[in-house]
Amino acid sequence: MFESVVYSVLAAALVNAGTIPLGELADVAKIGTQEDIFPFLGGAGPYFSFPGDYGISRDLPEGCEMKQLQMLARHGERYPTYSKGATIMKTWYKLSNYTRQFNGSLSFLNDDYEFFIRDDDDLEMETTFANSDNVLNPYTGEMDAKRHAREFLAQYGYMFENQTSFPIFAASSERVHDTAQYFIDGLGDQFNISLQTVSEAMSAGANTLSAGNACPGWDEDANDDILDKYDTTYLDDIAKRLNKENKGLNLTSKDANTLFAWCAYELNARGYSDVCDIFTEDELVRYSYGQDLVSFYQDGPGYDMIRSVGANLFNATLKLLKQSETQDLKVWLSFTHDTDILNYLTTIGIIDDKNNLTAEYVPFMGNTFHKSWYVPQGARVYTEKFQCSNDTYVRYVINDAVVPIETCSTGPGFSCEINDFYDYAEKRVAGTDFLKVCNVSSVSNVTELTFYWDWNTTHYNDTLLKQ
Ligand SMILES: Cc1ncc(C[n+]2csc(CCOP(=O)(O)OP(=O)(O)O)c2C)c(N)n1
Repeated sequence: MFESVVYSVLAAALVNAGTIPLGELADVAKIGTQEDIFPFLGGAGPYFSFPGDYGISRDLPEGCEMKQLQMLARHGERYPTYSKGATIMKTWYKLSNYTRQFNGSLSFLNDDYEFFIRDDDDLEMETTFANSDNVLNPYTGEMDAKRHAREFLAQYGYMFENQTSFPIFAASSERVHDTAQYFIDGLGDQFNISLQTVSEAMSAGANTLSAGNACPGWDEDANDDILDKYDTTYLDDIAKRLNKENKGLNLTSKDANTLFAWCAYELNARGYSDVCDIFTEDELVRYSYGQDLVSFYQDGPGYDMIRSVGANLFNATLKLLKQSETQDLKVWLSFTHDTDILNYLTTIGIIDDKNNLTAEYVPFMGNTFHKSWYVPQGARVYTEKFQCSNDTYVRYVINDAVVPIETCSTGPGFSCEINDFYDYAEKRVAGTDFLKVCNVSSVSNVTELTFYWDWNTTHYNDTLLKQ
């Protein structure tokens, strides 16, 4: 409704100014038609709600009172990183130097196509109303964060009745900080919010929202023996198909792989992408599972050190839960990166770790882990602690869906009774050692996460990083 009003207002303004070329009108019709493919883009494309929603009500169960709410969110829709941007530009260079007419699914390149990265300064950054390729793009990171803030108020606004001054925590990556600021703007000016920018430099050690950045012990290639087994002939097939349709075009399977990222980031920047229409549905399934595999074995349960990395933040959230009666603040809001959220969910145990993903084939029945379902751009994980009569419970909400802990969900609203939860959590963190497995002491002497407790005296205001 809001969007359609915005569309008509903007469209009317532009028509009056006489500035809409016909091609742009055609583009407008495409916006919003590609949402079915967001789940197949490995979390690089725009936000969508968790598709594995079991139908459990989001409402606070009858007769209960919310005692504490925590949120860990990812920044919103963004442009590619420097390294991904360079890769996409290589493929664009090949295409833009092709001198003949394009045929088949690349034909859109004949029609005054404008490359979606218009300014290198946009790399690593959120997409915004100001830097978006299309003024009608509904998928900017800025819009996502502002909409999220309004939805958050609709869902949990009652938590702020006696708390209008509070901090919000953001890792010091510029896009993460900017998302937190857009979220704050979206909450409105009835609040007095201090944005605490917590360093995600390696030197931050344990006092960070991004433990992955302080983890020299992490090895990207640790599970390459498994990952290398995944069949990527679908990428060769895409390259062959495009080269056959366009004589003299020498796209490689690496270019084919890059086109999926191009599709995702162009959606974030423009609101639609003709590149997304290059792929068959089956190719999207194969790409998507490839992304699940990488994520599972680099930042999820498939890599044994990850439970320790995620424990840095999970232990802090447990401490906050235990202090809910003595802490003045009832709402704890934090923003960080996708990998850090995956590490955290892995330690919680809400991603299946009994069933290691196979790279031999796509295990349709055995795969509950879809990277994009957990960490799309703008991902948000809430921890709810609520009291019903004399008992207290905890449950998790991931991207708008209640996702119960498999072995502890007999409480109201499929929550976990608090003492059972603390027992469960103790088992999850048993044997973990973030400082040791990450070899943190080689880069920092900070051994404790303290920002949730000392923000009011320390005033975190770290230098923003484009990383
Ligand atoms: C445990 C761990 N340590 C280190 C890394 C290295 N690493 C790769 S990306 C990244 C930060 C997240 O960046 P990006 O993938 O751009 O996520 P986004 O900002 O889009 O959420 C880190 C720390 C990692 N992935 N996991």
